[in-house]
Amino acid sequence: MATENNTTTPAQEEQELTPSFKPSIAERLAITTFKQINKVTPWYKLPGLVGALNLAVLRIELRQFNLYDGYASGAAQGNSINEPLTDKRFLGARHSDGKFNSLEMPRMGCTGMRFGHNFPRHLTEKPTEEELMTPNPRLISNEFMTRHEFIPAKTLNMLAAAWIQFQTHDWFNHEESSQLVDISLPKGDDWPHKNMQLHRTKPDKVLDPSDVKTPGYKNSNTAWWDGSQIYGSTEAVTQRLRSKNPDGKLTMEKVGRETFLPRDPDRNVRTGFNTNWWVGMEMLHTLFALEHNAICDKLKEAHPDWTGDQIFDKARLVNCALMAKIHTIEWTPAILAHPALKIGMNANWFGLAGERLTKAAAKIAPMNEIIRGIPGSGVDQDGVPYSLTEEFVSVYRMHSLMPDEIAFHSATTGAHLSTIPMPSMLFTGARTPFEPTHTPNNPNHPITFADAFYSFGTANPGAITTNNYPAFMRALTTPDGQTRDLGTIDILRDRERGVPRYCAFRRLLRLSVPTTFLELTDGDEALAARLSKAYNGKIELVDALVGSHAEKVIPGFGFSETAFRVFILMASRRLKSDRFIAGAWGEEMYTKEGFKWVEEGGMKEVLGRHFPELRAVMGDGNAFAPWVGVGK
Ligand code: HEM
Repeated sequence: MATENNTTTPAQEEQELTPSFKPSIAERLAITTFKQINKVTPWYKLPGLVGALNLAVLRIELRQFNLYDGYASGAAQGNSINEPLTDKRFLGARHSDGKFNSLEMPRMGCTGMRFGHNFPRHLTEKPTEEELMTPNPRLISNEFMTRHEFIPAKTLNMLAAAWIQFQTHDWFNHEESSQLVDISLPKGDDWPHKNMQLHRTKPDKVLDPSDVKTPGYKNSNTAWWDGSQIYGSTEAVTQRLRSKNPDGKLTMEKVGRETFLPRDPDRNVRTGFNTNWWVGMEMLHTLFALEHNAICDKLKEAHPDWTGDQIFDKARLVNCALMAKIHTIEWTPAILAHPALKIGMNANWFGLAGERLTKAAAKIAPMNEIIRGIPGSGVDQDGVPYSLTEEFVSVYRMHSLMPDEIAFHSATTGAHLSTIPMPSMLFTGARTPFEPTHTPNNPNHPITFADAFYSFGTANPGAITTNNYPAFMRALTTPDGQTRDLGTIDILRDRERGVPRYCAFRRLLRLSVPTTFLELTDGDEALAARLSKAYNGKIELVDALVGSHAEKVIPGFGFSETAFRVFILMASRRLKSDRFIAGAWGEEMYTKEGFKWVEEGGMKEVLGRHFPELRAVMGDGNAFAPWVGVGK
């Protein structure tokens, strides 16, 4: 970490990046060419297609220099001799523990495997206690996270906010230690308790001497894009979620007019990942559990003799691929609304050949991901075992997306039904909007799922920027009894997990590094002065998240270019590392009906299938951009 106490200099940092593979001559030529071009014009100012190519070339360099395993030895990933695949079912099905996605490295991406890094392990060392507390994370939260007024992200709707949390719950979650850390409260702090004590992240046991300086942290979810938030991250959980159904379906229950996910007696929802639950998670988990069950119906119709396992396995594959497709070609271009990104993300899925020609392109250039898209282009780990990274978790700290309240409107008339503060819709309160008592203005119209989706489709989330965390998240009491300021947490977690601070983070991604606070804020003098004061004039100390919020965003972008660099690399890596996406992509793995389901599906198709009244109100645009609204 490039702190004052650290002996690594910025120049050394750059030199210490070790390439994990050697690009081809053509790739090296393209890298050199775009480097020259980018000295004059950045990728986002180039014409769309050239900009998309520029990004594809940037990605080669990122793959080369910015992938590092969380283990000192590759042995941690297992091998096919000690852990052979004995149950052949999992050749054609996702194993809920994440096992056997790679047959050669069966533990890769599994539940309980460590996070990796985008920077070398010796540059992501655990900080000293002094470094951890400098500057005081609560002070940083008070100064740069407090929302004084709601700043909306006008190009997005609330579905985009719920969607990304829903996806991160598929990808990652850290474990918590019983060890506490005391955060001293700045003078005059309005924290509702006498002191602030937070649990540390639980480190994995030391397997190698280097783990003492750079502890590994385990991912309690599978790192694959396998819908584990819905299906669970162990086989045992999956079995419980579908135990009642011989037909491959997930258990759901009908309450009045609506179908819900089942609840435990203590009102906790039964699903793959139910932490940090709120109405947005209730909606998306329900939607994609319904989608799973609809896929089961389709498969049962085509294969009446199949067992429940056979139907479940293929339905899960199809549902996961559909979610990956929605994320790649719908959610991403909504939050990064730039012509090069639209082309680039479509190309990740369909290749530069485009949707209509992707099949033909696959025949002509089967292994060329740029021409035919990543699905089916061949699995490649770029020389480093697949894992998600601490920096990847860091760039998804998007708590400012959350509003303070949600106004619910009728999906059929547009009439206002009720406005409910967010705290009433958290955890076991997530079903609150659907209870009849919550439409005081319209007692005869309880809010339906369709109304809730319509309301999310037409409302803006918060912008990912300075001073935009909702108040409820800055004193959030979770069902385990802890009260946390997620602003303080977001700063503390990055630091304790060795995520480099803003300047080092950018340097290690070969981005320009500001030398003054004014440069960092692109001329915003007031913000620069506040940053300088909080960080005691030391720009190298600015936290990655705070700097990312403060930098000027690329036109159309919903988050910073700093975060985007990690994103370019990791978004495609999730696809490229996966045997069921980059490898066996086609009717043979997914079935004829299942593959067609993915090819023809998208967010609007899913919404319209389960809530037909939405078809008339979603409009023609991106499902994650604000919908026009009834009668407008
Ligand atoms: C009402 C909505 C939400 C609630 C109640 C919530 C709550 C929490 C809590 C309690 C944590 C754990 C903090 C800790 O480390 O001690 C957390 C972590 C996190 N949240 Fe949220 N959150 C919400 C929305 C979101 C959204 C919209 C995003 C956007 C992607 C997000 C991204 C994250 C990330 C990346 C982490 C770190 C996970 C890890 O450490 O593995 N959250 N959240």
